[in-house]
Amino acid sequence: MPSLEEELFPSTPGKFKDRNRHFHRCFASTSTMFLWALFLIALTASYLCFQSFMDSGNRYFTSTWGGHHWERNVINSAQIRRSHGGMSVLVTGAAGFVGSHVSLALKKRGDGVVGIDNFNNYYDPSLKKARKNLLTQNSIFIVDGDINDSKLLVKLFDIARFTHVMHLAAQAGVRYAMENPGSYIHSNIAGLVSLLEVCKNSNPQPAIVWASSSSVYGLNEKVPFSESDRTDQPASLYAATKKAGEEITHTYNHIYGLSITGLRFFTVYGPWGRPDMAYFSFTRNILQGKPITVYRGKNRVDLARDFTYIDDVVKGCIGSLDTSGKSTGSGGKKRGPAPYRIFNLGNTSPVTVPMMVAMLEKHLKVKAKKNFVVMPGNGDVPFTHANISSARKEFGYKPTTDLQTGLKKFVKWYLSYYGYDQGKL
Ligand SMILES: O=C(O)[C@H]1O[C@H](OP(=O)(O)OP(=O)(O)OC[C@H]2O[C@@H](n3ccc(=O)[nH]c3=O)[C@H](O)[C@@H]2O)[C@H](O)[C@@H](O)[C@@H]1O
Repeated sequence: MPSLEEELFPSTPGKFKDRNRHFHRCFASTSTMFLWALFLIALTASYLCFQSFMDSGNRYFTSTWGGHHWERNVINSAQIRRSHGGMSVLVTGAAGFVGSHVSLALKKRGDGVVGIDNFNNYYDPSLKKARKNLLTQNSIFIVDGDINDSKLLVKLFDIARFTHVMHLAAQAGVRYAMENPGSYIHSNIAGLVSLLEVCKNSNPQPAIVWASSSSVYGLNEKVPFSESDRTDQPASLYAATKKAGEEITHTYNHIYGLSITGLRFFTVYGPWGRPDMAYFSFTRNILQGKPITVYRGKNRVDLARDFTYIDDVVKGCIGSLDTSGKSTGSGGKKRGPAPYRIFNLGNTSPVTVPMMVAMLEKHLKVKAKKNFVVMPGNGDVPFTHANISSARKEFGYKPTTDLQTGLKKFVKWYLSYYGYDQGKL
């Protein structure tokens, strides 16, 4: 019987020797290749490990939250300081326009307030920092973080037992949605779901009041807009994400027993406002002698908005929080039906954009250089007009500031904030 070796390598001894040498050479080169391969795999693995270490290390080192001092700040800020009916509120978007005003109003009456804001650069972050300073002076702590960071949210709910969430963090702006659609999905959809997930899991669950928008009425032509009107014709991605938010919050109310109130804001304006909005950018341009672009609808019809003053909206937000009713679930389990509400927070008296410009001219004592152009098809709607009877009935919402008065207050703030000599105007 031939041996295995002979079976493998039969024939003459000489040939066998040669083959044997060849076999050894082959084996040697195969094992060298094998060793090299092993070496390369080990090198790649250690590189990947190093990368992930650096990543987590970076996250750790650049993290702006966590630690004993940070936790103490959260706990202090969340503390209720009034004897009856106080609430502890997590305000998302607290360095934003509406968020900063609502936070101050809650703190003033003794409620606990913790803010969270990602300080993104959609508009001048220095204005957000200035609002934050104002809040800090009033003992309100703002966490620098994103609502998509679930770990951060879980941590916040771990250390402060929030009774309410005032959710105002969002990617705002109707026309910018065509430039940066992803940012609307990030904040208004993914961020909202991230927040709701943490809220539904927490124990006790907080009641949630959040900012929807008048833009959900889209191409609706029935006026004034009532909450029961159709909202299935959004004219912009912004509006579509707010409408999606209304459906998403409904799901969380239905499945998990979260108490939800959605507020449809109507073109909110006032001191500490948003520089991307027309009244604000018009003021800047008018003062700098630059032209402004005034959009017009078809057949030169003026566009109109139900401009709503910030103090009125703040009252609406607080009225909603006070009447929100409790969430019924805990730890992700529903225990019974919870309130699901939607309210218009408007002013009920629309004003055309040229009229708004005329008011600014009066307060600024400067004539605007107006360029009238046909409204581009980028998400705008021709007019908005709120029916507010539901909010009035539920929590006595009653706006008291007309546009003329509100813009006067805005201009006063603008001139002082940007250092204009008011005596010269
Ligand atoms: O009520 C709302 O739901 C929305 O109100 C505003 O949206 P918008 O009413 O479009 O407010 P502005 O951007 O300040 O525009 C006000 C009016 O000025 C007009 N406009 C705007 C910009 C411009 O350069 N020229 C101009 O004529 C617009 O067409 C609009 O009719 C906010 O920007 C949205 O975040 C908010 O959700």
